[in-house]
Amino acid sequence: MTECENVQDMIRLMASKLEEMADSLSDKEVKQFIDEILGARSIYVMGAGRSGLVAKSFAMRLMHLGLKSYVIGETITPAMKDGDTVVAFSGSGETKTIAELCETAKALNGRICLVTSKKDSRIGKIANSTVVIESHRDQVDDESAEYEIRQMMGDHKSFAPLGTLFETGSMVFADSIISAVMEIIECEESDLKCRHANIE
Ligand SMILES: O=C([C@H](O)CO)[C@H](O)[C@H](O)COP(=O)(O)O
Repeated sequence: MTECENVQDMIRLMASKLEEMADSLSDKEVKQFIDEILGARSIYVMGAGRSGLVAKSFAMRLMHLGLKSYVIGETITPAMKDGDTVVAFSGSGETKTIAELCETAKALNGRICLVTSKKDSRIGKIANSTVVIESHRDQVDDESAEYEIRQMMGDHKSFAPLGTLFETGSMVFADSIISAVMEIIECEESDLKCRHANIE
């Protein structure tokens, strides 16, 4: 197998995992998430590491949509007010810094929307709404439960290391939410373009 074929295989494998993720999304959770976004006065996003990068790119598109969005931890992020919305991206739902920030936001009466693979987690327990992004990576070595996944991975033990399935899945989820909101508020690509940074 050439290097290129190997990379093509990884991309196809990821595409199939994304399809599974799409099939497993809950209608109710997605509707709740969109309602929170559309009903929010201001949206504060957060996440650590690669999940934080997904959070930032989501905040950027929310701004392009004309919504008020901020990234928690950035120098110019203003004070959160009673009832403001927080969107946290955390595959594990347990990352200490993010869990503590969510607890602080909750104490300020913020609404916590969690995008995660673990609903029953420290952040999941205090979230007002949760969207579960299925990512089975943790169980890949569990013989009984994940036989099919291991079969599919075959020679590709290097496929999607660490939190990659969650991070790629939540990035695609977040972009799909943006598209869904564009349709609901009848917003076109040209509207987003007007708000895109013009000094870069
Ligand atoms: O950056 C990350 C790591 O490389 C896993 O791929 C994670 O996004 C970071 O550690 C945060 O973890 P979660 O809160 O569990 O998403």
